[in-house]
Amino acid sequence: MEAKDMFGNLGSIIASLMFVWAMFQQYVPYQLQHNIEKYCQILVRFAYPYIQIRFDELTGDYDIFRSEAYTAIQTYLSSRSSTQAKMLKADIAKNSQSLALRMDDHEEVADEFKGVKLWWASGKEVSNTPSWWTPEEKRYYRLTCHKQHRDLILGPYLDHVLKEAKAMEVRNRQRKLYTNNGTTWSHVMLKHPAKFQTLAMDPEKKKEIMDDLIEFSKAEEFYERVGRAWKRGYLLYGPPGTGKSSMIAAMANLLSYDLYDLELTSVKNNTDLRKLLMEVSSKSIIVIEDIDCSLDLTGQRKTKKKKEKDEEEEKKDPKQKKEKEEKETEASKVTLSGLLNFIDGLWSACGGERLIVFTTNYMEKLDPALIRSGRMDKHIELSYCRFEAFKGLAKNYLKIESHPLFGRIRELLEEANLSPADVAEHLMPKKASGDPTFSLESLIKGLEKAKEEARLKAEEEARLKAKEEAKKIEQPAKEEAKKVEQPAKEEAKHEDKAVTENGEAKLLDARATENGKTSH
Ligand SMILES: Nc1ncnc2c1ncn2[C@@H]1O[C@H](COP(=O)(O)OP(=O)(O)OP(=O)(O)O)[C@@H](O)[C@H]1O
Repeated sequence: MEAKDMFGNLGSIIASLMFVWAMFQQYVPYQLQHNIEKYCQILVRFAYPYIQIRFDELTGDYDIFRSEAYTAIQTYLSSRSSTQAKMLKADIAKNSQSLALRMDDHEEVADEFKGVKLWWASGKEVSNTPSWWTPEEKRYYRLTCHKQHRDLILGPYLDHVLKEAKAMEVRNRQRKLYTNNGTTWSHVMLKHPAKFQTLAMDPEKKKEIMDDLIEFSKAEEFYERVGRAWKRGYLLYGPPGTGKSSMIAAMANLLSYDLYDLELTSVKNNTDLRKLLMEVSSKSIIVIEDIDCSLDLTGQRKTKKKKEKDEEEEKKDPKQKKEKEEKETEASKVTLSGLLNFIDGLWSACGGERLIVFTTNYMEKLDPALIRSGRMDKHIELSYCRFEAFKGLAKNYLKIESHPLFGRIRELLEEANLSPADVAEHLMPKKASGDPTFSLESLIKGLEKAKEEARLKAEEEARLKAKEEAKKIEQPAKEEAKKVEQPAKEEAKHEDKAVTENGEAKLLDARATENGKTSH
């Protein structure tokens, strides 16, 4: 049959159907029409092997709220839409950094879950009763799947859609850096470029930390099972410029967490500290930098000596003692117990997954209660730059993995203590940029200088120590000599006195004799 004849036949069939439909509508009574339609639908539904679920964009009694389920499905379908749908809609994403794509109305995309195929279609209908508070067009998504998979789709699949959408939102969201002014948090967008890949440190240690973080972020079920709050404490310690702050930014970038930089000195008391904690969202890192300087936390626990001294002072002058105490309380408003409560009290369990990170340059200054396991679970030492860390910096800064000067640098790095920040400074692009030799020579000079300074310092320290030792030896000898000298002096003094007294008595006798002679 030719195409021309085929179209001719199709045309006459359609014309006949339309004629029958027009007759049906015109001559069949309305009630009967309605019943026929109803039973036809039931018949079709009975024979139709699929189920459909519709998710409307607007919900609520007056259709004024945007449905969370609709938004989640839109997010979930965005990646599938971009690869499957023919008609797409594009808009700027919430983070204003990328384009968000979604399928246009009346498009369909397929999905698969545990081997079961299903289809999502987007649609819209025009409202019959438009009002000023509802839009004229109402959008929806329709999910279609086979009847036999009803339980799988209504349960695990829809859970999976919501979870995946949430995870996608977290991945795509613009992360924030919060800081507190008293009891309120304010934020800016977090745009720190530090990543674990750019962090110069021992590769094995780096991997261990990254694995630990990733494991933590996936361990919701574990924490639930063992009955622990889903949080983990990290203590980063080491000299200045060794990358403590950079590591915190890298942690936030790795896990896509928000950062809460807590300024303890501006918190009035423990109640305010708790209030701040309650406002921290899930998937976040709470940071207290330089914890040893933030507060006199060690001073909160009195040592035995201090206690005795305080009691003595109180006996002497109770009023002055009280004034002194008041002053101390004013200066260190948040107490150690308040901070411990902040880390692992009941309140700390509210709000979901969180990391708490402390940094310090002086680990030994911290109260052991603050850093015990369970509070600070992982202690990470960031130290001076050694050769493995240097190689990472050279790769990042100079794009080289080997160089004839590496041998000398390796030797010097074992002998001199230079922080990664100092090493990086030598590797920064300079006038002679493009020539790594220039930067490496500059580093060698820096290392030699540091080595020389360390040598001089060690010598000076040794000299002072020797002086101190000599003093220690001299002191008892002097005291001993003093002990021997003292009685001898006393004796001499005594003798002198006796001689003088004897002389004076003789003189008096002579005068008396003289006087006697004269009177006669
Ligand atoms: N391990 C490192 N890897 C790469 N860069 C580093 C490293 N350590 C320091 N730097 C560089 O040095 C600069 C200062 O580092 P950072 O502020 O992270 O050090 P810090 O240990 O937090 O110092 P401080 O104790 O003084 O706060 C950063 O800009 C970073 O680029």
